[in-house]
Amino acid sequence: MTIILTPYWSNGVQKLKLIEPPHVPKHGLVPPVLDRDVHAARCLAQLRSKDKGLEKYIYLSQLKHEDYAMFYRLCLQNMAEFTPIIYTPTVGDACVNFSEIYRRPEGLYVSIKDKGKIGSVIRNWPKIDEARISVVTDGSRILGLGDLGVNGMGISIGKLSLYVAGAGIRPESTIPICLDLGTNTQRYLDDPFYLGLRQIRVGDAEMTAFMDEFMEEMSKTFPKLMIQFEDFSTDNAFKYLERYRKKYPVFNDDIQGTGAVVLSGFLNAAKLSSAASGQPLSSHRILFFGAGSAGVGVASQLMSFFTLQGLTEDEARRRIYLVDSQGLVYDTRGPLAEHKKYFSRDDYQGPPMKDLLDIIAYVKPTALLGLSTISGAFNGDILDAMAAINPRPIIFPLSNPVKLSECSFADAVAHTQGRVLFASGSPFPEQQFQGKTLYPGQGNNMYIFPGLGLAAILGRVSEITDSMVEASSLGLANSLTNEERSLGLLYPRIERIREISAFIAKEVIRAAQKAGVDRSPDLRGMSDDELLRFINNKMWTP
Ligand SMILES: O=C([O-])CC(=O)C(=O)O
Ligand SMILES: [Mg+2]
Repeated sequence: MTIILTPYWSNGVQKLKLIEPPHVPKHGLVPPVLDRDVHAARCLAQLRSKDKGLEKYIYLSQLKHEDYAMFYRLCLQNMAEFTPIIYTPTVGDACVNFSEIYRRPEGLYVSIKDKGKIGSVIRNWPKIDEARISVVTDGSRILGLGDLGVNGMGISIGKLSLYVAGAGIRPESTIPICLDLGTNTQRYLDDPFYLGLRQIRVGDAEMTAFMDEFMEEMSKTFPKLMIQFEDFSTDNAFKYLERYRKKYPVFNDDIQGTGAVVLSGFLNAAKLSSAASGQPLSSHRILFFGAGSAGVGVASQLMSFFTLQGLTEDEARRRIYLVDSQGLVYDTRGPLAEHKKYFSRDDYQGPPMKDLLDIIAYVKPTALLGLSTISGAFNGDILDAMAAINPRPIIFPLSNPVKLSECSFADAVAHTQGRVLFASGSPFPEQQFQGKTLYPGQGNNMYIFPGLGLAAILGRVSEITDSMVEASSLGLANSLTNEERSLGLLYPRIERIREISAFIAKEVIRAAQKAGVDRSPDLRGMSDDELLRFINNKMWTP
């Protein structure tokens, strides 16, 4: 049963009534002929009649609220059509416009004004015992769209819809959370519709004291809960992951989820690229354009691509080059942000190398990965340069949403004569090239987090280790069917998300058992087949 909270107003303040819908509608209160399958077709037709992404998003939010089983049933049957609406890219529009399109409360808001009594606020959540997974954002860096304040609630809601659809987590086990610590976006501070506090973001010390209280109260109130941190600004994403990851079951989707999904696609791309060039897998050189939380998170995860080929940690680190807004990142350039230091080059002395074409000529990368949120940064010249030095260049423009992608799939195909090995963060349409259909990969963390979260819940893990994240990545890379491989796909078809999530969850539970962080001893004695069956049986189906 879903939780229906119906708003009403009392003395100018919005209050909520908890309503459990009746199981059997009384005679006469529904139309004489209302067939469920026909109604599914009707809902789909209503959705398709809308021509704007945001209108479709609003329709589906309404449907989820009124008939969540229908919403998830349609979602699972039409994954490729639904995910760009309820998730990247349209969820980005929904967040930017959240205060305008707001209709009814969903999720939990905890604000800096609640400091000192956060426990009493989160205990207002109506289904405390059922809670298993929460996505928490502070709205400070939503996708590549910047500081959206409490409008960031839309991303927590969207990610959790994919947990339900993609991994069969029960809807009532999910808690979308947005922390309101202010916003530095003046447009929102001036907007009469904005739903958050009218104040700029609090300072570091105040935020950390707030976060410590929040995490402590969350773990006391919800002892079985796993937390996914989402879209915190770069420094805070690293800071709070490190601060809490040994203490509570938490992971950061932008650092670890993105890292894992890109490693997975890279494993499959590198094999195809090496087959064409005749060069060993260990000789790939990866150039990162963008060195924020996602960029460095992905770079760290890609280290294991090289260590899996037998390189030492230091050798692996040297296969990776970072480019930030100042150009190539190297030791003698000047002071560097902490998270960039590990990959900073000691074999380049300067002068500063700013131009991406110059950097490509110097590094001769086999792979170019974009996490810059600079739309069009991989222009025709850049793509030509990559095509000139690689039989099958690996080009991953990973910035979200679509409008911030470093290049389109169509451009990448055209400038590499169809030789590109491509994955983007947001969806692009397939392309026809010389009578062949070429398919873009979508290297989005939506392939990883549902299975990883499901494993954390079923394994009742005390923490989420690096080895569990790596297992999710290898699990995804190994989940392609022969048919998918023969089409040159780097990722499996999204329609198989449940099967993929179950497979990933099995691999992650095994990694948790190896690391000794699982607290479900029953699962230890199961064979792989039994474990997979157990996972499938636990999934909720609409
Ligand atoms: O939400 C997405 O599509 C991927 C993601 O985590 C981000 O871009 O921050
Ligand atoms: Mg994110």
